[in-house]
Amino acid sequence: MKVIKFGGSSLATGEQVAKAINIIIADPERRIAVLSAPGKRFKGDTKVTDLLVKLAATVQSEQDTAPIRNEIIARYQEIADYFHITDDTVAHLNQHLIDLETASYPTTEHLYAAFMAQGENMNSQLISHIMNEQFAPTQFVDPKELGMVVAGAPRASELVESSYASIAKFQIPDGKRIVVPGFFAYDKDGNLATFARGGSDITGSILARGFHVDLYENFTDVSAIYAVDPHIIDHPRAINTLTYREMRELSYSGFSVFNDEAIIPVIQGGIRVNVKNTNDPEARGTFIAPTKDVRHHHSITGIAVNNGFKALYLHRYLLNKEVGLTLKILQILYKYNVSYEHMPSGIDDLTIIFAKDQINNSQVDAMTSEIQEAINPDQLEWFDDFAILMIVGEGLYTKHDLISKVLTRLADAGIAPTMINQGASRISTMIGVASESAETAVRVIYKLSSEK
Ligand SMILES: Nc1ncnc2c1ncn2[C@@H]1O[C@H](COP(=O)(O)OP(=O)(O)O)[C@@H](O)[C@H]1O
Ligand SMILES: N[C@@H](CC(=O)OP(=O)(O)O)C(=O)O
Repeated sequence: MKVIKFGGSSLATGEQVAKAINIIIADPERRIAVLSAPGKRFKGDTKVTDLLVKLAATVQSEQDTAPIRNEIIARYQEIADYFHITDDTVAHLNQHLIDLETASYPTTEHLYAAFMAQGENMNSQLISHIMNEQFAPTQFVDPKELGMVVAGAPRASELVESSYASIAKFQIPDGKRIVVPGFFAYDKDGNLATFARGGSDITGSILARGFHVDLYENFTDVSAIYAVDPHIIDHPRAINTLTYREMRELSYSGFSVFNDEAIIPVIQGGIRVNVKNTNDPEARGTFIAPTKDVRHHHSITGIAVNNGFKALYLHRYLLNKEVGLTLKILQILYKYNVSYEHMPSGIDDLTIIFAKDQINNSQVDAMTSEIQEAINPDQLEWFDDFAILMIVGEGLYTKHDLISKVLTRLADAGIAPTMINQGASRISTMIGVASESAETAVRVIYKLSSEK
C-alpha cells in the first residue's frame, strides 16, 4: 500500500486535478491520497491558503468578508466546472466558510488556523466527491476520524505520538480509496490546528508511518530534487537518491520541495519517499531513503541557501570564561518567547542566528537593551540580511580538503563568509554570508561540486 500526496501546484486547476486523479487510479496500491489546497495557477497568482489568511484577517477586523470569500470559492468552482459538477457541493463549501465566520475561537491564532485549514479541507471534499462520482470508489476521511491529535501552537502544531496507534487501527473500506486533507488536524479540545506552512507533506509522512505503507509518493511540479534550487541554476544536476538526514538538512536550509519536519515520521517508520512530477509521472523522480540504501556519486549531494535570517553578534573579551553567560542570554530570549536557530561562538565572540519570521522589531529592541545591560558587551551588532548556505553530503567528512577548496573559490569570487560551522553535523557545512552574495556563492560551490 502507498500514500500519495499532491502539493498545491498539482491541484491548482481542473486540468491539474484530472492529472492527479489519473495518477491515483493508475495504481491499485495508491489507497491513501493526501491533498493540499489549490496552489498558484501561474506566476504571480495567490495560493488559496494565502487567500484564507486574508479572509481570517477580514473576519478578525470585522470587515466585509464577501469579496475575499467569493474569490476563494471561485477557485473551487473552477475545478468543479472542469468536471461538470452541477450539484450543490460548492454551495456547501461556501456555507461552511460562512459558518466559520460566526464561530467562536479560543484565540486569534486558533481563528487563523481554522480558516487556513479550509484550503485542504474543501479541496479534499470536492476532489473525493469528483473521484467517487466519476472515477473510482473513494471516501473523504477527516483527520479526526483517523485519531490525529495535535498539540502546540495552533499554526505550527505537532502530532501527539499516540495518534500513530489510532491511525494504524483505522480500517480502509475494502475496494475503496481514502482522501485525507493535508496540513491540519485537531487539538485535544477539538480545535482546528495546522502544521507549519508547507505542512501537507507532514500529513503524508504521518499517514505513511501510521499505516506502515511500503512507499510515500510525493507529487509536485518538478521531475526530481536537484542539487541546487532550479530558481538559482538552470537545469541543475538531479539527485537520484538522497538520505533522510541529507534531505532534512537541505529542506531546513531552503529546498522547499519537501518540508523539513516531514522527514521525521518517515525516518521513524523507515519508509522510503519518492518525490515525483504530476506533469511527468513516468519520470523516476528522487528517492529519499535510509543511509544504507544510498550510493554516493558526488561528495556534495546538494547546496541549499536560505535568506531568511538575522544575526546578533556579540563581542566581549573573556566571554568564554564567564560561567552562566549563555544562560543569561537564553533567559532573555525565553522571556521574549524567541527561539534561535544557531549559536556559533569563539573565545571572545558569540553570534546568535534567528529566523526572521520568528522575531519582530519590538522583540529585537527589547532584547538588545536587556542583553546590553546583562552582558555589557564591547560590541553588539545586528545583521539584518543574513543568509546561510548549507553544503550537504554523506561523503563530506571524508573529503578533508573540501572546506579549503570552498573557501578559496568563495574568496576568488570576492565573498567573505561571516560564519562557518563545520562538525556539528558530520554531513553538512554551514556558511553564513551576506544575503546579496548568497546566490553567487551557491553557483560557485555548485561548479566546484560538479568537477571530477
Ligand atoms: N533543490 C530543489 N529541487 C527541486 N525543486 C526545488 C528545489 N529547491 C526548491 N525547489 C522548489 O520547490 C518547488 C516544489 O515545492 P512546492 O512549490 O512546495 O510544491 P507543491 O505545491 O507540490 O507542494 C519547485 O517548483 C521548486 O521551485
Ligand atoms: N496549503 C498549505 C500546506 C501545503 O503543504 O501546501 P503545498 O503543498 O502547496 O506546499 C500551505 O500553503 O502552506
